[in-house]
Order: sequence, then structure tokens, then C-alpha cells
Amino acid sequence: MSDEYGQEQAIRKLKPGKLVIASHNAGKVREIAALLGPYGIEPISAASLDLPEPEETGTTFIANAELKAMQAADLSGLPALADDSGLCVEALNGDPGLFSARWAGPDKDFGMAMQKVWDGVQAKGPDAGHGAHFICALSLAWPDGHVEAFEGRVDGLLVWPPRGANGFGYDAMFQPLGHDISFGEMDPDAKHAMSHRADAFAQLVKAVI
Ligand SMILES: O=c1nc[nH]c2c1ncn2[C@H]1C[C@H](O)[C@@H](COP(=O)(O)OP(=O)(O)OP(=O)(O)O)O1
Ligand SMILES: [Mg+2]
Repeated sequence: MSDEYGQEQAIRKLKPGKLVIASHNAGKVREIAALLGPYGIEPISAASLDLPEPEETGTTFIANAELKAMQAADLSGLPALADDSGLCVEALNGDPGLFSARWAGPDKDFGMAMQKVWDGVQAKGPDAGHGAHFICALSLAWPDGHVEAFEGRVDGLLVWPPRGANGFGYDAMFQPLGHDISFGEMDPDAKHAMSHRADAFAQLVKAVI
């Protein structure tokens, strides 16, 4: 069956043109716009369209990415890409995980959230490891409800105190494996070459671009 884009449903491709970035996080919007740069796709932020920020009621990263993408596609009438991501700390049984944004509170205070993560690991005692990973689920939704999802991951270690002012969220306390600087100290291009978001994005490009 062909859709309005003239593509088969199962391999529907994203055509050059407008794509809503269904995120209210400026750091993510910046990274996704950079990743889309080479593909002739014009990113439009959810904020610029005044789209509401939906409640993230899903119990997985993919479920939350899908609900954000589907709402934005439905309301805008354009394809929409959403990202649901988080920091999973081994010593904290995967927390803050799905709740990574919520740990920063209504003021989005990631200094406080990073302190809470570090205090939580310290409370586990001197033998607690510092292993952690970021997960990024990307969901691409069309106005007719067609949706696809991709999940990426990057492994690393927590570092303390936080280092570097690049990036956003928990970047300053996360050092990817095989590197001796944090995401907060890294050039954006270097982060884009190895991050959980880059991993998910590479899968998306392979499938739909
Ligand atoms: O590369 C990253 N570097 C550092 N921190 C990160 C990263 N990726 C996700 N994170 C943390 C912070 C973010 O706030 C939370 C995701 O929560 P999440 O609900 O997916 O995003 P959000 O509420 O900030 O924006 P929105 O839902 O509008 O896309 O995980
Ligand atoms: Mg969110």
C-alpha cells in the first residue's frame, strides 16, 4: 500500500522538507538539528509552533518518545521526531532513568540533579561502582499515525565534581568509555560522533532517510 508520500508503508522514507522536533529541551533540539544538518531536512521546534508539552506517562523510553512524536505530528500535520532519553546509573538500579528530567525539578536544576545522583551513589558505600549509561529513544511519527522508533546507548563512568560547560543535563558528570574528558568538556561534534543520540540517529538514518 502506498501512502500520501508515495512510499510503501513498511519502508516509508522521510522526504526533504519540514520536520517538527517534538522536544521542549533546547539542548536536544540543538543536537538533533545538528545531526539532521546533512540531510536537507528543515527542523522546526515544538516551541516555535506553540505545541504543548505532553505528560510522559509511558513506562519505557520508546513509549514516551512515541507519545511525544505522535501528539506533535497530529497537532502540526507534519512528520515529527521526538527523543526520550535519560541517564541510567548501575549503582542506583538504573535511576534516574525515565525520570532523568523530573529529578531536576520544575526549575530544571541539573546541578541539583547531578548532586542527587552522586549522593545516591556515595550512599551505596565505597564499593559502589561508577558505571552508567545514557539511553536515547527516537520516535518518528507521521500525521496519519504511522510511527517508528530507534534506541541508542552509550556506556561510561560517572565523574565528580562535574566538569565542563558544553552540552546539557547530566553531561558534566558523564565520561564515555575510552575517553578521559566528560561530555560537558567535549566539542559538540565529538559528542555527536559517539553519543546515545548519535547511535539512535544512525539507525534512524539507515531506516528512513
Ligand atoms: O545527551 C544528554 N546529555 C545529558 N543529559 C541528557 C542527555 N540526554 C538526556 N539527558 C537527560 C537530561 C534530560 O532532561 C533528560 C531527558 O528527559 P526527557 O523527558 O527525554 O527530555 P526533556 O523533558 O528534557 O525534554 P522533552 O521531553 O521535551 O524532549 O535526560
Ligand atoms: Mg520530557
